[in-house]
Amino acid sequence: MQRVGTTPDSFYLPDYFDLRFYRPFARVPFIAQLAEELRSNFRWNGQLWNINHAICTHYKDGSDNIGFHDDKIRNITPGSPILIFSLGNSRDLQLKPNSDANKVVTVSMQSGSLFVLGAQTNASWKHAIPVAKDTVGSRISIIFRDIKTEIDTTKPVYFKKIWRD
Ligand SMILES: O=C(O)CCC(=O)C(=O)O
Ligand SMILES: [Fe+2]
Repeated sequence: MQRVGTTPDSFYLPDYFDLRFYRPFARVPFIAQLAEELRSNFRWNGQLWNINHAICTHYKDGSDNIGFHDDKIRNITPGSPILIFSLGNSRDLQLKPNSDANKVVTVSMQSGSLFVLGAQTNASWKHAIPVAKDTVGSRISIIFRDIKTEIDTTKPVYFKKIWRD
């Protein structure tokens, strides 16, 4: 335990968690729980998907954005959906078909929502989070995927406490 110079009710535990014993995916329990829920109950195209991967993105305000792109699929299970969970302030997701430069579909993604980006859509449309027109606070998205080259999710998640008082 390290004192930090305040009254002793505040202190710093530099190695409270030994992250070597976590699967990277399971380091944040909330994300692991969401993934477990999706893996167990979210059916798309008539089947469950092995949701085993998550990426968090923080948009600190309306100026943070991502331009039109398609998601790379080199490492994902063929045909699997990409699941975008939103938290915090709503932001627009724009989708644009590759075949028509003039068409744009806009979805306002609100906190707690899940946007399901199907494999076909990803192959034939691009998507973006444009700069927000109005002042807006922060948003976090968590994008879940079914990755082929996964770490073995049947192994237990170890939670080893190494701090001793
Ligand atoms: O944050 C989002 O909702 C989408 C971000 C995105 O498209 C990406 O990271 O590939
Ligand atoms: Fe994307």
